[in-house]
Amino acid sequence: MQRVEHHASFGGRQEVWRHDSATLGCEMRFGLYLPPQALAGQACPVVYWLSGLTCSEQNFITKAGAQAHAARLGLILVAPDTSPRDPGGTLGVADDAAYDLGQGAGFYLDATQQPWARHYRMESYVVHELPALVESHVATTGRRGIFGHSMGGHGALTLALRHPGRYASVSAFSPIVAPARVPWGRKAFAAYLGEDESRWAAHDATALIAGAAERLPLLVDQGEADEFLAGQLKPELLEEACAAAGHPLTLRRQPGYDHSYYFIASFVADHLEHHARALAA
Ligand SMILES: N[C@@H](CCC(=O)N[C@@H](CSC=O)C(=O)NCC(=O)O)C(=O)O
Repeated sequence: MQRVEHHASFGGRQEVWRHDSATLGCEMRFGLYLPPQALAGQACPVVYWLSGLTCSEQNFITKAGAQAHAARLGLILVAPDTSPRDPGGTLGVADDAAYDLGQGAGFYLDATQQPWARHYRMESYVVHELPALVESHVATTGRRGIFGHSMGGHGALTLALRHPGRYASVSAFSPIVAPARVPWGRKAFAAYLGEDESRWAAHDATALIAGAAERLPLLVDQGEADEFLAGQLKPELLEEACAAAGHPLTLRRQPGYDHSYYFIASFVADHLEHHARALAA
């Protein structure tokens, strides 16, 4: 593990690390924000951010403006890349010319189909390998939260629902709440999990809610001027699933906001406060 960037930020430090991932079989990078409390040696909770399609570890750390709030709340932030990578083309990491499949579009699951199955194991990476790495490197309280945007919002919701006890808080911006029912998710699931749709429900938040083993309160923000709202995001499906299951959901429809990081930056303080409250408990 090697630090490749470090920048003083709000009394803490924004870092970027590279490491060889055994899970993914390639080099990976992740952003690590250490608040002032962590730099002073205090154990802090960790909140994981999962980015959306086309993103790397850079989008969140350079655009969301989260560091000021993490510094105030004493939260460590970890922002991984969105898929395995193979910039040199020597590792055999599969890819696709489209922006919504392959590198930059890992969908936070472990692929079972060829040519994806060897390297596309983002669920195992985010849930197990990355936290083990972070927690061996920085003093943490052992409590974790997870949030994300769009494809990463899908990742945050499904990983929290699929791994009860692993996360103490969860939230999402403009998540793909029902990937098995919208074009982005159907394309990715067909490629990564195969054409048998009965295997898809295990990675679809709206399908997972009914049988959830714990009822972690969900905070979801959704822009009403989001260009992907009607075609890909469909927050009403999460609302229906949560109502049917009695799962606590705060869904905030924000007039005028689009799908961009301007939207995320506008409400990231509320999300980090949601996580800080749960992670302190
Ligand atoms: N066609 C667009 C789609 C890419 C896009 O909008 N990506 C979003 C996430 S969408 C769902 O996961 C994003 O976060 N982009 C990066 C950013 O910094 O805004 C395209 O290819 O541009």
